[in-house]
Amino acid sequence: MLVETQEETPEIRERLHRVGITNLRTVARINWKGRVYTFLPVFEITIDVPEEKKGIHMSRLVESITEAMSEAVEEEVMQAHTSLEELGRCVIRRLEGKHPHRRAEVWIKTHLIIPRQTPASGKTTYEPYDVEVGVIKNEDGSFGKVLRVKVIGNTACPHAMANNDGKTHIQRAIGELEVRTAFDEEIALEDMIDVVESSFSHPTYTLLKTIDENAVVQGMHRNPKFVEDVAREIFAKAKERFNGKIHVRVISNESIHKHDVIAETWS
Ligand SMILES: Nc1nc2c(ncn2[C@@H]2O[C@H](COP(=O)(O)OP(=O)(O)OP(=O)(O)O)[C@@H](O)[C@H]2O)c(=O)[nH]1
Ligand SMILES: [Fe+2]
Repeated sequence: MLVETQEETPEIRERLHRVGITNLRTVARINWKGRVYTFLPVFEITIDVPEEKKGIHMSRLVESITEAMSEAVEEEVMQAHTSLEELGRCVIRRLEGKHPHRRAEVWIKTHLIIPRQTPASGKTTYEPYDVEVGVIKNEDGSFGKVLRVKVIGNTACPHAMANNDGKTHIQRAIGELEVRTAFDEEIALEDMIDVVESSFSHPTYTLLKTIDENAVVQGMHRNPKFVEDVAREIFAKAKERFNGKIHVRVISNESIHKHDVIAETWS
């Protein structure tokens, strides 16, 4: 007979808001607008623990993920989930039948690989973007979601350019955009990525032929930006396009310093 230690009363009776599994790597298939993508996401799944319970039954959280995955991995059940957030809610729905809780969260971190065209030669290039989707079940049973994208672009410094006959320092910059919104609000991660990528001095590319590299170098010099300019542009575009609480953070890996510069804002 197994001892259910988790059901005992703990010495210190404190409610815990988030207890569960993190850094769980798995596979998921998403049928996004009719195209099936296979992801290798990292999951975090948590529930709250009441003050009178020593612990939670961790394996049940893992079972909720593995059972939701099996819906979309075995070939015969091709009902792949239609979005990462819908997959997250499906995991929580499964958990509801397995483990009592009042509040639950599922966070899915993965990469989106989006085909793009190089700027001059027009060749196809596959660009990686970090994305994260959080699905939150509130105590009243309502669902919210958090969408996050991280994009690598670049900045050409306008200040150095103005003071050095057009010469300047140029660096990679990372733009992060987060939108916190109602679960049913339709927001595509690709659209969030486009908002960030279009706000740099120029996008970056995996594949660049010489004529493409020339186009990027000329484009950057035509479009010098402070880290503040990039953050403001992302924020203005995101407020315009997405309904929710917006958070923007841009880090520029300055090529003239051993440190970075940052600009951040939120609604
Ligand atoms: N709450 C808690 N569980 C832990 C901790 N460390 C390990 N465990 C987990 O304890 C789990 C086994 O307990 P349960 O999940 O309840 O497994 P079980 O009792 O066989 O399954 P159920 O019948 O569904 O309860 C293992 O999966 C471990 O990961 C911890 O610090 N806290
Ligand atoms: Fe158990």
